[in-house]
Amino acid sequence: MVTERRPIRLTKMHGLGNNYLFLDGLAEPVPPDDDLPALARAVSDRNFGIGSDGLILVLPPRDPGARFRMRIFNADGSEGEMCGNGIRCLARLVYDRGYTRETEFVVETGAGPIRPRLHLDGHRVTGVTVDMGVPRLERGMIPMAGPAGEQAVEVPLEVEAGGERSVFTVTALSMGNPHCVVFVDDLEAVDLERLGPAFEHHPAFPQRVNTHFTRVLNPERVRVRVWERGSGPTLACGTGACAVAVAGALTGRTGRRVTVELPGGSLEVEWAGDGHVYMTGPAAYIGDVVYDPH
Ligand SMILES: N[C@@H](CCC[C@H](N)C(=O)O)C(=O)O
Repeated sequence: MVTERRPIRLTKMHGLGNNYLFLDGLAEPVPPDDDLPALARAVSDRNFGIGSDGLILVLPPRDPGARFRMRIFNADGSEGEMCGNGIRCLARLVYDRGYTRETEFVVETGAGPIRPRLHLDGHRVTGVTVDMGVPRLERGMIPMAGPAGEQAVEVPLEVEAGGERSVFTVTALSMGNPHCVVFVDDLEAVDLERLGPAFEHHPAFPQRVNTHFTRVLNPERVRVRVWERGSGPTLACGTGACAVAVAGALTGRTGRRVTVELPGGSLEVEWAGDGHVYMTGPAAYIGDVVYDPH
């Protein structure tokens, strides 16, 4: 139930078609916390709202080391810890609005401090590289343990979908938010609408999960179809692309530098020697809108 009745000014942006409505909390009033899940559901609705994969709030930081704070709500109103495509858009938005002249700054997120770096052509932002931090092999998800208790990089997962049980080999890891990577030979054969929800709500993932069906094209290039927690099929997932790159490298299928092809376009991802994952991609405007359902 949205109790906030004032018109709300929003900016719609996308990273490779993964589209979000941004509420600029540095310039606009921010509705009370309790209203945010319902507001996200309402504005994200493609028929009765504006339509988006979710709502992102740009806020002043609480952490003195950060310049901005980001909160991301999925289309179903659930809050995610991080959004890779969203943070590139946020970085472009705060720069274009003159909130900073820095081209590199820290954004506080639910996944900790994240550092975007803008690429400029004059004053125009042409792309953003984000230090996405250090991946973790488990986080309240499947214990990634092998038969002798050693750290495993892949484990079997039995999934029931549409009355059918199948066993998938998966890598579950956290980029601050939870991901499950499934390597497949035939990406087109994946029934995303059936399998996506079955993975998302699998008991192995108490926080639910973002799932990435991935085909390795060669050690430097993979192709992915995404099912996002709380938003369903999307054209791209930035944190997911990072998870895929890490899973590819850990399982020896790829090198540490990969081009991740998604339905909406490609991201460049590197799992660097410092242990951090760096993601590079675009951030684009769609338009401004006033949400005013009266
Ligand atoms: N699309 C995003 C991820 C958004 C949050 C995700 N659905 C979750 O709940 O963890 C990205 O680009 O990373």
